[in-house]
Amino acid sequence: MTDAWSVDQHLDAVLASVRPLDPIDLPLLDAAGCVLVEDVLVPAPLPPFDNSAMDGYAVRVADVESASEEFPAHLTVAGEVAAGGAELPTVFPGQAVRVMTGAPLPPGAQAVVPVEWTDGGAGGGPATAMTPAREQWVRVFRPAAEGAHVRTRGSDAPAGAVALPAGAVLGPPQLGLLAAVGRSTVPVTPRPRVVVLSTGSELAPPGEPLGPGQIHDSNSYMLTAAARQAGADAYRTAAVADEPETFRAALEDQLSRADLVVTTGGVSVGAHDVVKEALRGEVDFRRLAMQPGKPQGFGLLGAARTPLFALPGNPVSAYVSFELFVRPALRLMAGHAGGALHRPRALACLASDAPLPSPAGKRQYLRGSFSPGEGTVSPVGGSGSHLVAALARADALIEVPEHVTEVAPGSELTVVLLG
Ligand SMILES: Nc1nc2c(c(=O)[nH]1)N[C@H]1C(S)=C(S)[C@@H](COP(=O)(O)OP(=O)(O)OC[C@H]3O[C@@H](n4cnc5c(N)ncnc54)[C@H](O)[C@@H]3O)O[C@H]1N2
Ligand code: MOO
Repeated sequence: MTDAWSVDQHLDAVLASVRPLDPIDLPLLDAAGCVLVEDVLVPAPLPPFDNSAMDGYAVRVADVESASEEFPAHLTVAGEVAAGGAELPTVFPGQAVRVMTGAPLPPGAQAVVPVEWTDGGAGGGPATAMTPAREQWVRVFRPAAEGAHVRTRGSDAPAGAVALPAGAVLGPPQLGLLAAVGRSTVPVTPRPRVVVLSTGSELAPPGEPLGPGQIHDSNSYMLTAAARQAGADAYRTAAVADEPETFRAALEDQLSRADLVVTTGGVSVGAHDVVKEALRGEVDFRRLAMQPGKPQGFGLLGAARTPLFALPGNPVSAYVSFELFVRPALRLMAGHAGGALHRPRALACLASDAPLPSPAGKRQYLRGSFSPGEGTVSPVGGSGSHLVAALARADALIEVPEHVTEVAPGSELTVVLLG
């Protein structure tokens, strides 16, 4: 039997075998979460024209320079501009023009006084809102400096500036910016399409009663959700029985619609290890120096060289394998790079009453509950790779290095933070 691969060797081999998907143009909302493949420039100044930041009056600075509540400036109201207004009355000396937030600044105006700094034309003290009908005159109680409450053309982004650089991840603010500069579609790396296929003659779908020896298929739900959380368009298929022909047919059926395939089960040394049997020669099956997640298969299938991960069937093994190997591969295919491929990590001190044993020569990933405030992590459940209930209570994986055989309470360890 060949030597076991380290976690890092396997991850490196996986990441060296996959590449970002070919870019496509997507409508903005379909591109949410995707990675931009080229710089997007600002085609015209943003905002495109000088406009008012307040509901109030566009004025000339000299007309209000000595205004106070005791000695207000009296201005004639020469017109109104609402947001979207195209006809702009000029503000001549001694005049004011009603302007609403977002309205283009009329010619002649140098500043905007908010309505609260005026009587709103009502003849009393400071107003609280603009009147619906246009008043003849307005009294202004305060001076305004040149440019006050005016958002100048190009003050957010000048024409020709890089709105977003290649590599930017398109979250809500980035999509908002693309829309603001007039883009309706954007070139991105698409979300990988993932098919998740569980194997096991013992598997029954959730919602159906269990027969003798049966268990519900949980892996395909867990991993499809994990793939979606990683940013993929992921679909699960019905679990297939431990028959190589059935498995092969189900796989062929799915391959054309997948950029990446994940299978679970059938990769160990049993008499019915269907995935191993059906894909021998096409997929590398290897043992990793890791617990859980020892048996792993990875290969590039068919003419399209579609990456296939054959993960172990034990639910915790499958999930840990997904987080450590499949997620980074999916993120790379989706155009992410560097640290964005991986889950965030932190250092934490082990909070536990007793020392934790760990297998010699294997990197162990225990399930844990991380307390960022205290900087501690507590083990959740034991090391058994069937402990799916404990997995559901965990929010971190506790990484115990290969050379460590016992972790004393208080020891500092790396934790992988799960989302
Ligand atoms: N003699 C040996 N036996 C085993 C070894 C070994 O080295 N020598 N390795 C063990 C380890 S470690 C793992 S992990 C498992 C991997 O087994 P398989 O990938 O072949 O998976 P199965 O045998 O099909 O299933 C294992 C376990 O998980 C349950 N399972 C499978 N699929 C699902 C699913 N979709 N949902 C929920 N649970 C599932 C299945 O019922 C089994 O209990 O092999 C060990 N054995
Ligand atoms: O390593 Mo298996 O992957 O623990 O249960």
